[in-house]
Amino acid sequence: MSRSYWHHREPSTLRARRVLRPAPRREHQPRTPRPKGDRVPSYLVSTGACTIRDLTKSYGDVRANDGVSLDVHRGEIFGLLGPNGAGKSTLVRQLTGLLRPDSGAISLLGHDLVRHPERASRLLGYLGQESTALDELPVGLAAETTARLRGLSARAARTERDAVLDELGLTPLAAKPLARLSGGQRRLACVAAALAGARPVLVLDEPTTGMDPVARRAVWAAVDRRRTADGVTVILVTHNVIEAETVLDRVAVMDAGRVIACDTPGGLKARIDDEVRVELVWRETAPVHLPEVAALSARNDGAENGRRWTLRLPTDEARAAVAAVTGGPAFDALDDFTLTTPSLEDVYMSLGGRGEGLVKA
Ligand SMILES: Nc1ncnc2c1ncn2[C@@H]1O[C@H](COP(=O)(O)OP(=O)(O)OP(=O)(O)O)[C@@H](O)[C@H]1O
Repeated sequence: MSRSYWHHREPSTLRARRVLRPAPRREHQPRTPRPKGDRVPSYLVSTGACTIRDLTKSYGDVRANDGVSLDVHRGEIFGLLGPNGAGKSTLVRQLTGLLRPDSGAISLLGHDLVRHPERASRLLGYLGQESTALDELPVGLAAETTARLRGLSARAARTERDAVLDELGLTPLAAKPLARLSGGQRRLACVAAALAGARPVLVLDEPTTGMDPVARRAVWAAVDRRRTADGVTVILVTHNVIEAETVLDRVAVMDAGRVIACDTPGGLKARIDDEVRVELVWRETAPVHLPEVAALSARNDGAENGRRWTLRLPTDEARAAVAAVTGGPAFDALDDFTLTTPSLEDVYMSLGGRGEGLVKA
């Protein structure tokens, strides 16, 4: 038998002292439970929060995850960005122990989650895409119950409930069942429940879907506070490139079940920093009978007969394109144009992504 931390017997004097004077409770600190029993394979031993190697999951012919490998560092906000169907939720469902991989390895804070998926619930707080389980509960009780389930005393859970509701601006809705809230309010209440009770890792699958800007800002501030104050690691699924650029420390770009790039948002954008995005909005259809417009048509990411054209061009070509459409007869057909520096969506496109489903709002 291995001499693990948990199997080590305490000297009897130490045990007696603890009975007389219990150790102070540290319920608000995210704790890192130690691995029990089996050791993780040596290739998964890492000082990071989460190590994923060659993860594969298929549904029939669909390879939802196709050899995914990632390293998430402790205390970072790590994002999974990709369009609908890229495999992001499949990946986090395996990470949360809800779905068994076909092959591959996952280590979370030193625990082998493929062999012991049941340990995930002790290590992380998870907000899935659908949270109907809480629908009948009032907002306050949903947060309090989650905190209790995560081991807080009744009193500490009530304190935690009040704090998280206040933090997210939900106090006036505390007594309302989730089923009677608007979509954005319900999502916010689910975030409150996911944050209640400390966990060293948070896995949030599109947490801000349907929320207004005020609620979104409250969520990001609450997440960032936990990272900064408690060193919580956050794994965040999004297909919103603007949120990804403003919130994430590092991001894995996913497409068709694979990770096609992983870096900081700035590092990813630097790969294409000689490019500029040109958006042309035509009054009706584009005047492709004009040679200067026809020449640009081949570089358009959108439909030729659509009103909105998007072109990703080297800086000098972008300048020439704008001069061509604003300096000649094409100008009469032009409603608007913009020149912008590249976004993560441009990175995604330049990496060969299919460009469907990324959100820019
Ligand atoms: N339970 C399932 N049964 C069959 N196919 C599934 C199932 N879950 C996911 N898939 C398929 O696996 C692929 C990846 O789906 P997944 O939900 O992981 O993508 P996603 O990146 O999270 O998309 P979204 O942004 O829409 O949530 C898709 O082609 C999807 O249709």
